[in-house]
Amino acid sequence: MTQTTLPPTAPLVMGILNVTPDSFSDGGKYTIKDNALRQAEQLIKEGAQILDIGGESTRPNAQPVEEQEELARVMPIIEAVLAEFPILVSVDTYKANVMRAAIQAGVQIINDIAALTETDSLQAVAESPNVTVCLMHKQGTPQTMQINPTYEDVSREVCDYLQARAQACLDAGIAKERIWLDPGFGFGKTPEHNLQLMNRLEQLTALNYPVLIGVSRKSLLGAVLHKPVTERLYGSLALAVLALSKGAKIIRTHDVAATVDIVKTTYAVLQEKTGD
Ligand SMILES: Nc1nc2[nH]c(S[C@@H](C(=O)O)c3ccccc3)nc2c(=O)[nH]1
Repeated sequence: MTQTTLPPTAPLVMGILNVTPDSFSDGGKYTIKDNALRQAEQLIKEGAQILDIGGESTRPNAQPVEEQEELARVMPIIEAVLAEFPILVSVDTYKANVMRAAIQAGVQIINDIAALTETDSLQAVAESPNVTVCLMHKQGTPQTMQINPTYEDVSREVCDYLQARAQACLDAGIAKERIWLDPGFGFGKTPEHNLQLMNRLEQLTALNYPVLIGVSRKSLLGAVLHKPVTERLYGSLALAVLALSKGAKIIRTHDVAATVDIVKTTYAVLQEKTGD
């Protein structure tokens, strides 16, 4: 099993593979699994270094999915992708037993929007000798988080929360090299909170863990650009460049090919080398 410690070089691009009924509704032409594998192949061809596979939408007001249903959605795809492609796989879940099954199948990364606060999830990751975990900040749940998000100082509070969650992992025997942090753009934040989090991202990268950011096509861009989800690529890339310039190391995105190019370009400038 490969240890997913970050190379001391270029940031990574994490392609999003949502395996939810509404994400592959092509009128039933192909099965969800066929469509998901076709999408996985496309994201890999575009240059993704990680595929983030999720079976439950965590958008605001998304409905929770039962554990067995989530397993039925994600496990066949996780197993097929790991068997077929030489790529790192993360599972986007907050459920301990989904984590255990995914780790058993060979995923290298757990992407947990709940930062291992749900029942038994910290133990599920601590049981593994080398799986990496991304700890994300959210305020409330997808059903409640956008009702009235409130902070004294959102950047300080997000950093303090993530530092405490990282410490809980260290105390459970999870090595520092296995821990990534993520401010959770759009998870219980107003547009202004998101802008402040981005503008002060150095506060989070200063904690000296790899920082993952997920801003792709999010409502922050809707608030700034007044454009629909399908027209937020340029805004998503602008935020990714900003995050990279502030030290972010993993970019979670729907638009892999474009993001690969801005990662390469931004990194070349930061390193003052073309990268050849
Ligand atoms: N680590 C990590 N995992 C994630 N999963 C998602 S779901 C996302 C969507 O793309 O639907 C979404 C869109 C809009 C609001 C909430 C969630 N966002 C992240 C993130 O920002 N960080």
